[in-house]
Amino acid sequence: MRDLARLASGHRGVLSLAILLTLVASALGMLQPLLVRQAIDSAGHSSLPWHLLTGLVVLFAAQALADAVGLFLLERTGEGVVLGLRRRLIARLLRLRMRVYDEHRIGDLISRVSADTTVLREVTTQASVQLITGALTGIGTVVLMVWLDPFLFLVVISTVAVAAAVVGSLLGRLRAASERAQHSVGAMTADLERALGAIRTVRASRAEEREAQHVGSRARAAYAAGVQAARITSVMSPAVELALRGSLLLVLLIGGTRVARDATSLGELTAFLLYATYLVVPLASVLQGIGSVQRGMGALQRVQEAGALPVEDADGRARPAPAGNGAPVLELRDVRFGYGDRPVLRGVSLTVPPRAHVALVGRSGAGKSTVFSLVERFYEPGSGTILFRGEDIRELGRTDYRSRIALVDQNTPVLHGSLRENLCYTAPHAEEADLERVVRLVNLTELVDRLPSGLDSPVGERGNRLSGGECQRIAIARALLGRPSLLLLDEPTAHLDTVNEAALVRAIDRISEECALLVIAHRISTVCQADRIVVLDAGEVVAEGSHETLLESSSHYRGLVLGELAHNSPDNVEDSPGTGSRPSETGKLPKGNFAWMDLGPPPAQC
Ligand SMILES: Nc1ncnc2c1ncn2[C@@H]1O[C@H](COP(=O)(O)OP(=O)(O)OP(=O)(O)O)[C@@H](O)[C@H]1O
Repeated sequence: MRDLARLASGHRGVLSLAILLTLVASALGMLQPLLVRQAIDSAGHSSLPWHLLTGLVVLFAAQALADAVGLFLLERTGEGVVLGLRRRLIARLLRLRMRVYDEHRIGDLISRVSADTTVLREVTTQASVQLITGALTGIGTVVLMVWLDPFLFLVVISTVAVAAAVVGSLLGRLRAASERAQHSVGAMTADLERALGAIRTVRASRAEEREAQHVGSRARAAYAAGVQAARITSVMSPAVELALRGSLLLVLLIGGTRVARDATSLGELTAFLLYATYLVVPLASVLQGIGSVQRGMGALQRVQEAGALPVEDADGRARPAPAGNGAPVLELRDVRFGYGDRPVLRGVSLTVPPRAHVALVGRSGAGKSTVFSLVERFYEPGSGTILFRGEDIRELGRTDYRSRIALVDQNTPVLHGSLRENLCYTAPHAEEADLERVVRLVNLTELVDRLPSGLDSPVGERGNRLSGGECQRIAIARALLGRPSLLLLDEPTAHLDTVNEAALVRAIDRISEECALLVIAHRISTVCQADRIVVLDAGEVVAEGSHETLLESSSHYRGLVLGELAHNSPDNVEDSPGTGSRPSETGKLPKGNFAWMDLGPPPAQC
């Protein structure tokens, strides 16, 4: 109840008014049996007591009005509570620490904002008000019943106690079933999100049926838990009804006998009977409320779990990121990091001077993307320091710092919306001229001219109306529009044909005139362009220098160039990467672009 009260804390005023109105309605209802008793008892001695009957009609009308207004206020407050909860959760889910996304399923988090809050809507207002007003009016009715006939009250209360015992014994199971149902709905959403998010793979793998079965099994689990909850509720309700009807029968039997023996008046018995029936409503309210609260507890727990997930620290009084001051744009000093126990970066140091173009190369899994994640402050290093323009990035405001660097991931997504919205995502207020500049820079002019509505054409869900290469270039243009001091570019490996590759090389050349570049390079053409190449292996920098120097000095680099960077088939490369043997020593040369690497000094141009 305390947690529920906290949820509704911003709505206390309206909620109190709603409770007050419901109580007023109940009080007006409680007055009615007293008037009825008086009317019946006085009807025996005189003509029809019209004033009492008029009073009854007024009481009915006033009760209906108070009930209606109270109910509307409750419903509105319920919507308000859910709105506040959803907004808080949404804001939180978008700010969680990166590790949390690694550990949780996105669909399940979505389900907590949608399905769980909807369940809570019922609990927060209706159930809690049902409990409060039910309990208060119940107490009022009980007092009046005891005052009218203590003996008959004892008869009623003992049957009610039986019903309460039945309800009490079932509550734990009801709660467990509702928790299971909510978890299953979460798992179902997560699995559906997985399948729809990879619908092309699902189709190509002919896995529609398997996925339908799998997601369907989650739906069936939710159904089973829901049916279990329904079974429990369906035992609870008749138990309550039986007890209440039984108590009414007993009251009629005992009370009727006493009226026949003149031990009590007909008016007294009628009033008591009316109170007994009136007790049914608040009692049913209380029991229903307890049931709803139990059903809502599963949802509340899931919402609270999501609300307690750790978020990135707020910027607070952190310093703004420094502007150009001659210091290197980026510097990593002996940075160590692991996602779990296994170290992924083992003392990485590297420097990116202003306007420099640094390429990061290494085998798959060497830790290149991890370096980017640390620079973006998605994760914090275990030890070591990352400096931006000479200042420790931990001391800079995250938002401000991130506005100075731009990240283009291999799988940087294009978002649902128009081309313009996508391009302006990093810099929503960019000028039209700037937009045109970056469109030209990344060779997107032809695409914009071809699309029916130009920049305002929709790109489809995750950019599925565009080619992979176009999505990549949109991502680069988007990053550049923010005029970053440093661009982190994970070079696309698969999406570029030779024409686009050449365009990207030219674009990178132009970009490096605007800002510093740290590129995870997979293509020899972009590696050659770099002022400096940092070779990463198993989380360590094993070599550093220009392309020419590294070809001479680093067998690891030569292996990379021949093997992974060239994407040659193993048939073309007998020299396995990292063995140190020169291509010339193998007697067999890689074909195509790399024939020049065979003998003699490296050429001036790649
Ligand atoms: N979120 C994560 N949680 C746990 N381990 C991770 C995570 N991301 C990466 N790893 C592991 O860390 C290591 C380095 O990964 P990273 O993505 O940095 O390599 P990479 O050099 O960029 O590889 P590639 O060129 O294939 O993209 C890998 O062994 C990978 O399995």
